[in-house]
Amino acid sequence: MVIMEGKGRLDGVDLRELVSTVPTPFYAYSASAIRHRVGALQTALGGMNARICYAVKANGNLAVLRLMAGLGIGADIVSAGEMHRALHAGIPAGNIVFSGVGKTADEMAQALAAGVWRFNIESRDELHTLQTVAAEQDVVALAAVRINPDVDAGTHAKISTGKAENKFGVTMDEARDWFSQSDAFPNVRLDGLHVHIGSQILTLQPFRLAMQQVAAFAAQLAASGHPINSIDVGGGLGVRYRHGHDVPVCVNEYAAMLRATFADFDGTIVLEPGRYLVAEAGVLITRVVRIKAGASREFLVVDAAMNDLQRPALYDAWHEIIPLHDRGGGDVRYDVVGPVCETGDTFAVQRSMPRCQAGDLLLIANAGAYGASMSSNYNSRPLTAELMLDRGRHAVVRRRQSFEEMVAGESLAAEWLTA
Ligand SMILES: Cc1ncc(COP(=O)(O)O)c(C=O)c1O
Ligand SMILES: N[C@@H](CCCC[NH3+])C(=O)O
Repeated sequence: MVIMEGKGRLDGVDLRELVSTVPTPFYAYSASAIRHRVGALQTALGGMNARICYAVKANGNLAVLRLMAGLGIGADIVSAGEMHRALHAGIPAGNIVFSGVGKTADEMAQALAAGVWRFNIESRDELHTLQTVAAEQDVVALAAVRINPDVDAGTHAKISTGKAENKFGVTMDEARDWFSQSDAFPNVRLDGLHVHIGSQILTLQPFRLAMQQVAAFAAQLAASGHPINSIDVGGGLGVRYRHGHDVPVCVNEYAAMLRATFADFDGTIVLEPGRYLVAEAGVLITRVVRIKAGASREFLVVDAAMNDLQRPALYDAWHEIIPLHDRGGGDVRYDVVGPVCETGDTFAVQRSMPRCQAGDLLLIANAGAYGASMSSNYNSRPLTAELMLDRGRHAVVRRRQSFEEMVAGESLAAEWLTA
């Protein structure tokens, strides 16, 4: 990644120096790396009528969102909570799209009142609910239908979203019905299509297959009197987690594919990238607590755990692990594990890496997307700190949660619970 300047430095900051003031584990994000990715995508899309709405779920840290806002990037949200974050960070409501199968009437009402740009609708029931909520506020909601193109994105089953058996989107037949019945929804202007077939996609072909279906469908709808003003092509661009293994799609080729596929479409193309913009900009810094010689393995027990970074436990995801101390000597094989009481709390199995000792710092790479945003208090571990680094400067943009904050909002039910 562009911003790793030798071992232990990220965006001009020596990560080893940070640990004197910030307790491990912590996340650090490179602002330069995020800018670089945003710039690459904007350049690739040059000349197109396109809007980038960053998928907040990838990393909803306020400083990350603030950076996006400053770069003119909008937000793709899936909850009222994400909307709150995006607005708080300065992303204008008019640049926010609301996706997700489970939007509640209350969330829709909040989003409409805030003035979000568009809703991506995934079921007939949701369409009815949006109609009701918009009528109550006496407004017309702009909406796109999320199409499920039944395309295999070739990614992990748990993050594949465009197959018929997945919960997302509707068939084109169903969508056609909605458009033909649009008079029944006077407070919803159905003028968009949406498609998102999955995440960490490493080949262009599934994207192309999905987009071609949607482009053809948009043309059919327009010909039958239902003009389409926006096509939201979702996110999904994969990144290189493992050198020599993952070969990401080139962003220029992706943009060229969009340009070619939508050559006859004169509305707005919306993109919802998450991982592509932030994954490689983030690292998780952790310290070796001890080395444990097991019966058949050597375990590197670190102070980060699956509650901080779930991806390896959830998807068997590979993250590069780089010791920040050079102790010389050859490589050894470790299972890198956290302190949580589950065998799945494992960051790497039989990973060949330089010999470490207790107290050493490790960098877990490419942790900027779906890292902190998926963390939890499991095993009553406080949420980690998050730092933003930028050309030699750093700021703690979320401090580590205190124990008091962790139990805030819980009650001992002392008045009525008796022993
Ligand atoms: C609707 C929608 N848009 C965008 C994204 C962002 O995906 P990615 O981080 O793979 O770009 C997701 C997550 O997969 C999603 O569900
Ligand atoms: N959480 C997943 C990505 C999910 C994408 C959201 N639709 C990951 O860490 O890879």
